[in-house]
Amino acid sequence: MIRLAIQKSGRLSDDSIKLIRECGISFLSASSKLKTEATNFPLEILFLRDDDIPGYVADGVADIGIVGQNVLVEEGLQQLSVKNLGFSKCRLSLAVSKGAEYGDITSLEGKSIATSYPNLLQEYLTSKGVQADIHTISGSVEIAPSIGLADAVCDIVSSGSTLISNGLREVETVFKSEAVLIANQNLDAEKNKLLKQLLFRMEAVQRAQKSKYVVLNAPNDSIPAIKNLLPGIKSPTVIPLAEEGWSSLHSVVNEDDFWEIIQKLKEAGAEGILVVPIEKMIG
Ligand SMILES: Nc1ncnc2c1ncn2[C@@H]1O[C@H](COP(=O)(O)OP(=O)(O)OP(=O)(O)O)[C@@H](O)[C@H]1O
Ligand SMILES: O=P(O)(O)OC[C@H]1O[C@H](OP(=O)(O)OP(=O)(O)O)[C@H](O)[C@@H]1O
Ligand SMILES: [Mg+2]
Repeated sequence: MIRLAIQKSGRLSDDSIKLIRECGISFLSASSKLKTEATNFPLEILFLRDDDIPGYVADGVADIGIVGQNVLVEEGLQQLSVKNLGFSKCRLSLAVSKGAEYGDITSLEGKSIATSYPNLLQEYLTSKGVQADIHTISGSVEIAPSIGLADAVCDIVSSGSTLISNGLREVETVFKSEAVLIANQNLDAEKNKLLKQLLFRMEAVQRAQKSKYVVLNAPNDSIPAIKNLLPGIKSPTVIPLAEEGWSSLHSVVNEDDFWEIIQKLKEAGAEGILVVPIEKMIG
């Protein structure tokens, strides 16, 4: 049995649960239950405050966990990181009051800055040669300038709407973050095997999310041009249609190149293009 720690309730919770389920792992989750066992994989899930997850994994209370890089690096435990998961993307930024004068980072020399991330902030200020007075608070950081607690804040930003609602202006990016899978560094052979199985499934899920299955019809003389546009996993599948001189081509395209490829396919003579999501993709 391998023990996984995820956030109980917050910005990491839904996507962490979704990823585990997409790996084909089933479990019951009730909001009041802080520990559950999967029904079809030797996995126990602990639901915790995100700040506690790196420490629990480092100590071996949990074997693996899902946490934001911001929390992991703040706690000095980046060596536990195993895999970037691509969700809960955000940044740790410095912000000042909307009307405050700000030229560059040296404007914060001697000022007070409220944050929940004193280590990341100190490291950034040191790298810029700036000295400031760091006030560590555990939440509602964005309120600090308006109540006279600090001149600036250093907090998590995603859309930026929390900063705007609190009359603040983002001025520097201190750290970029996303969710990561972390693991204890002394897992026994059995747990290591389970971790490898989980990683294999996560990679299949991630690969599938980045790809689309494309089915199209084309006249046979367009096939060479279309083949060049659709490299697929090996090469596209070509199936003759009932209509003489026409074929159906099946392939996989990368999400990033998707619209550009679809445009070129049409220009090359493709018709009736179907684009289908892929659930799992094993290399
Ligand atoms: N607005 C956001 N958009 C995307 N990701 C975010 C956002 N805010 C935070 N995150 C990421 O999600 C993590 C958890 O954020 P959340 O706000 O739920 O934490 P919290 O309030 O400290 O939760 P907990 O109660 O578990 O301590 C953060 O450490 C960060 O990595
Ligand atoms: O740039 P935005 O999209 O507005 O997101 C940023 C906000 O999101 C997080 O808080 P959250 O809403 O998770 O609440 P919390 O303070 O209770 O953690 C973070 O602490 C910011 O306050
Ligand atoms: Mg927290």
